[in-house]
Amino acid sequence: MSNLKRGLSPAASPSSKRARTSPAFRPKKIATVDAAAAVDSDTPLSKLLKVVEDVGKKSKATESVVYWMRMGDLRIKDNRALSLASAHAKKADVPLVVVFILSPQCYKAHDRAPRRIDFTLRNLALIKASLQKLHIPLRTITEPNRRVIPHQIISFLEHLNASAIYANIEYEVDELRRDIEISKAAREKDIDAIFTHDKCVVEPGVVLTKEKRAYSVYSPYQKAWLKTLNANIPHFLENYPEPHPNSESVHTMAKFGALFDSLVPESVVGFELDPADRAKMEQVWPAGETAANEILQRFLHTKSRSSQLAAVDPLAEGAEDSVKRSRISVYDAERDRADKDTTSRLSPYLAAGVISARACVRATMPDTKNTTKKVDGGRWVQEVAWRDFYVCILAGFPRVSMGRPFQEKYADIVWEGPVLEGAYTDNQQERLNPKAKLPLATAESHIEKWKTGWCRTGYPIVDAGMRCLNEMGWAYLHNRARMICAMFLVKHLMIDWRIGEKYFMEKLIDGDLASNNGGWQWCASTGVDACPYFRIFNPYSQSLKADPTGDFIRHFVPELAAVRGPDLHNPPPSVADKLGYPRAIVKHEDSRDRALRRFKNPGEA
Ligand SMILES: Cc1cc2nc3c(=O)[nH]c(=O)nc-3n(C[C@H](O)[C@H](O)[C@H](O)COP(=O)(O)OP(=O)(O)OC[C@H]3O[C@@H](n4cnc5c(N)ncnc54)[C@H](O)[C@@H]3O)c2cc1C
Repeated sequence: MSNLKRGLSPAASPSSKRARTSPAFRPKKIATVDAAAAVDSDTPLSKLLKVVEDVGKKSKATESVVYWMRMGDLRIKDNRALSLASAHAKKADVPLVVVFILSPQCYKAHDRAPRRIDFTLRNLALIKASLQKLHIPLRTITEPNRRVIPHQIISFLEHLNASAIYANIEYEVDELRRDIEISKAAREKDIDAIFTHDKCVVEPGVVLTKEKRAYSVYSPYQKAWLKTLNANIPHFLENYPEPHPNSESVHTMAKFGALFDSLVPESVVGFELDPADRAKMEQVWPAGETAANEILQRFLHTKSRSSQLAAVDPLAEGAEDSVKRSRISVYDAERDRADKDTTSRLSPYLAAGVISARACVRATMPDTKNTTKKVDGGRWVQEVAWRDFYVCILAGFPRVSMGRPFQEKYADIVWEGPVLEGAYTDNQQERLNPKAKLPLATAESHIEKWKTGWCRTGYPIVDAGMRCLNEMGWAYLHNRARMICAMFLVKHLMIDWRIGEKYFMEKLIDGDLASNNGGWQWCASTGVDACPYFRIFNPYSQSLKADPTGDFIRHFVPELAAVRGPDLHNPPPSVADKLGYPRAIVKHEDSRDRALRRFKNPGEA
């Protein structure tokens, strides 16, 4: 990246050269049972929290305080770590500096969608401009080798003679381990590394069972979550103040002035969008906190519209105000409809932290200052609680992010299709599907063809959903359609849920490991509080409920644009043949029998 060489550059990392020339980076995805159990028994989050227990007690002379912005907290308002860093800098009367590390390897390891990376960069550019007005520099660093990020950060802090670095916690295993390493290295240099919870309304580790474990069933979790929240609203829904401006003189200070020259790149190598797609994404998912807040306000105060079906401007004119028929007021009854904007469509903004989950809950309350008022726990707030729930699962049972099913008894289910060599440990690969083990290149091209097939299954609701994600669509999918597609892939086609999970992450603009893994494991019946394995929906009947007008299917499956009535959801072979639409690739009843057999007898085909 051109900006690597601009302005202040931390000392070159020892192995970054090696990383650039190393062979393709292929992180392994499935841990062994023992490795996963070991991580669950002493979680990286609890280790990090122990390491940082005694920070903030030093009084080192300082020239600056640093806030490390991450992919999940792209905002200035109500940002806990940023707010705390700013207060620290003000008290010490030193400049606040913001740093953002772009890591293509992390993006690859997490299967990030190019559209998600583009969304990140668009938001960062706006943040940089806003911080500039406060005389706060935002320095972006592109680091090709993720292993050296701790070294990069420490040398950056040393260069700025910073006494403290603040960041909001990322709950993924690799990121927690990285932060543990940074905490230890920072301590050796007498620098405080302060990691704060910010992603959830109620952070992991607070809502626990009687046995002091994370809940693995949603209903009791949600009740306890609401009770905990309502018992201390000022704490859980605190609106963290925006950062104080730096003194204007920071621009002329040798160490800091050059930081303002650091540019937010237009793209990250390997995650570029073509210009037309970028323009479309700019329109459909406008960047910035103002846009996020307006989208929230639309959801709270205006009616849903069938014109808002797909890749359109969420803030397009014509929204009609209504108290009784606003989207949130009728959310309980209408949220499963994929044929209009019945839900908030805030997930990309929540996943990227462009808006805080706290702000979303606060907005549902008439007056947060009046502590006698409670969060009502209506259906929409319960969905925000689902998001917290899955973060707690990831933090409390990190095995789920190591390619393991939450319910180990289903680890040996035989899935169909090719197995991507290098994505699994050897014994797991054998167990998944010994006959289908293919050389990497063949498997990858096979999987590519296979994925194309997922848009032509002959089940219109599935094809519409899968097309909604890809180039034709808008990198987003309505929750009910996500469930129908994921269930179809895992139960009807017996696709390994990990392959589906990866595919969604590679496409979604709201891709989030905790929610995506939770959603896939729920559909695959392998997860926490999952759908029972014998609940195998008929996609046709699901289609009638999710898309009663048929507009969703007609939009994404143009082959069927002229079809009306029930044929749209279940085209008879003669209709399909005439319109060039594929016949159903599997029979519901046959697939159902196969899935039941395999779930009853894990390990048998
Ligand atoms: C297979 C599968 C994969 C999924 N992958 C993701 C993902 O990568 N990222 C993601 O943010 N969500 C994911 N979800 C959850 C859900 O589909 C989306 O959050 C939702 O569709 C977003 O639309 P919205 O913002 O209009 O939601 P709304 O209905 O307006 O809900 C408000 C917010 O609550 C949260 N939420 C709602 N439903 C869920 C849920 N079931 N689980 C967790 N949080 C929820 C989201 O943050 C959402 O923005 C997945 C669900 C499934 C079934």
